[in-house]
Amino acid sequence: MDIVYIKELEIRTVIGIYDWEREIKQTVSIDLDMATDIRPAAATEDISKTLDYKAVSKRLIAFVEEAEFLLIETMAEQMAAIILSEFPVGWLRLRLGKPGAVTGARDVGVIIERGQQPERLPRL
Ligand SMILES: Nc1nc2c(c(=O)[nH]1)N=C([C@H](O)[C@@H](O)CO)CN2
Repeated sequence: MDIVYIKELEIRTVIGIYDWEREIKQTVSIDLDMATDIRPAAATEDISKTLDYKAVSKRLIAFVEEAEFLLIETMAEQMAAIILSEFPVGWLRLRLGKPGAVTGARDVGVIIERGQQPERLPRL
């Protein structure tokens, strides 16, 4: 299985359950591991034959900047659904953090895995 990844993508958005959180924008931080086959692109150096991490990042930025979720769970689930339905990704692991949300903790958040992980074939 090959992975295309995005690390510590930071986006400002309205997120949170408390009244004061509905009035401001906070930063969420995203790590994403996406299973895809990189071999066709490696053989041809053709960006159209792989998963374009810039295109994924731009799509997530556009979605999250406009969103106003209460829970990070909902945001994570919807981001995963977008990636799996709009990009050539069969499986993903998504970490969605809300740094600074808890005093004393550098970061808090959720990690989800969605989709079908490709089978690892035994080496002969
Ligand atoms: N599992 C979660 N716990 C909490 C969330 C959340 O989205 N998922 N949100 C909050 C508050 O919005 C908090 O971030 C404010 O500091 C609390 N717990």
